[in-house]
Amino acid sequence: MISVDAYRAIVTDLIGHASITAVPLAEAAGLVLARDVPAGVALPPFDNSAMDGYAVRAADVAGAPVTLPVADDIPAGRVDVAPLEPGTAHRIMTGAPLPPGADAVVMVEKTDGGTTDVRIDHRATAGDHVRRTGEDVRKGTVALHAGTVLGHSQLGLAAAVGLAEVVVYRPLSVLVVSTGTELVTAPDPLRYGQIYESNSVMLAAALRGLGCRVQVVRSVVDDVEEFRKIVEPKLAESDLLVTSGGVSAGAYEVVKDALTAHGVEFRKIAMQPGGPQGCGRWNGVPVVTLPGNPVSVLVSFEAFLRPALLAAMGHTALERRQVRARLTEDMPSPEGRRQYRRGFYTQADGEVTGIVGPRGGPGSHLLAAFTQANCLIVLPEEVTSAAEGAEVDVLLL
Ligand SMILES: Nc1nc2c(c(=O)[nH]1)N[C@H]1C(S)=C(S)[C@@H](COP(=O)(O)OP(=O)(O)OC[C@H]3O[C@@H](n4cnc5c(N)ncnc54)[C@H](O)[C@@H]3O)O[C@H]1N2
Ligand code: MOO
Repeated sequence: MISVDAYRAIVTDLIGHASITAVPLAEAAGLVLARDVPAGVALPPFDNSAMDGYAVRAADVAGAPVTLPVADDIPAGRVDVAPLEPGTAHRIMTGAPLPPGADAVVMVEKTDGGTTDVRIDHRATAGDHVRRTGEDVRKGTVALHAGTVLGHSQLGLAAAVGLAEVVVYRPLSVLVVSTGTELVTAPDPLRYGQIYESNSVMLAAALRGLGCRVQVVRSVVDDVEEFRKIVEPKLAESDLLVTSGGVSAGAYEVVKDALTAHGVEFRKIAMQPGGPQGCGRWNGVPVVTLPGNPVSVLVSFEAFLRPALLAAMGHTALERRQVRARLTEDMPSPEGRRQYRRGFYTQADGEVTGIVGPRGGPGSHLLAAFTQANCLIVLPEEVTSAAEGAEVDVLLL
């Protein structure tokens, strides 16, 4: 058996690093910037009005109430803005360029709203309701740094400084294959001895959540020739193959039987669930073979695939947030294995340490309990039982 940490390093090394590529902003959500984004324009690009109202010289309204002739009308988008002559006002809309000569904007609510003459009821101070060039981003500075994860605000900023594309770590293309002759996909009816396939649905969603592109083969029967015939041709277009099922000690371990002689090594990891694992290269393509039990799939994803894929796609935050919490009940744990139990963590207002209790038993078929969990409780290899009230490590999902 090898440790969770050693195997995680093996998988991380195997998956390696994605190349970099330019993608349109619409395809970049969740990806990581590989190059700085320079601000080719200032934000705002020009002095402009923050309000619908009147552009004035503050000095002209110092004796408010005053009435000024309205010399021009400036909607947003107007580019031929005439200078403001002293003693006049321009009607101006939010986002429209401040005319040269004006130094303040008076909101329309503080006037009579006139279009030929306007009565201004309140005095203004220079700078009122004026948004200055570059006060958000100065031209020529770095708007977004390499390594930034592109969420919606970051993509908005990239668009605002005039980019159509960003250079990112390429999203990895992952081929997900579920194996098992017992697997059926809805809406086919379920006969005795069969189960509905669920692993590929979970894996695809989890991988897409990291930014991967995913291709899925929902079920391959436990037949080595059939497995190779279906999966091998799809390898060429994949950066990674992830399988589920067929890796343990039985007589029909299709993944193990198909790939043992083709560069994939199968071993036991000192963890529960997720003990039986395999990884290596098939035709040069990285392969990670997960055990078939649904909870084993999810825990393996957390322990190995998630950090390795995040690292490959340029992320530096690879870990789930880890906190300490007190157990609400006694929990046994297998000797020599790191156990991951599904749990529910809460932290009362003002408390430093939260509490955590298990959701469901340790069985790796108990998927429903996972859906009610918000964390994994981690019981280290040397622990065989943790008592109620003991502090344990918790990974927040
Ligand atoms: N003699 C031993 N038997 C088993 C061992 C062992 O060490 N010695 N390990 C057990 C552990 S732990 C696990 S985990 C499983 C892993 O087995 P496999 O990877 O070969 O997985 P399968 O046998 O194909 O499936 C296990 C279980 O999961 C169900 N399954 C499989 N694929 C799916 C899917 N896509 N969607 C939903 N459910 C799926 C399958 O029907 C089985 O019930 O081996 C233990 N046995
Ligand atoms: O190690 Mo297997 O993954 O429970 O249940």
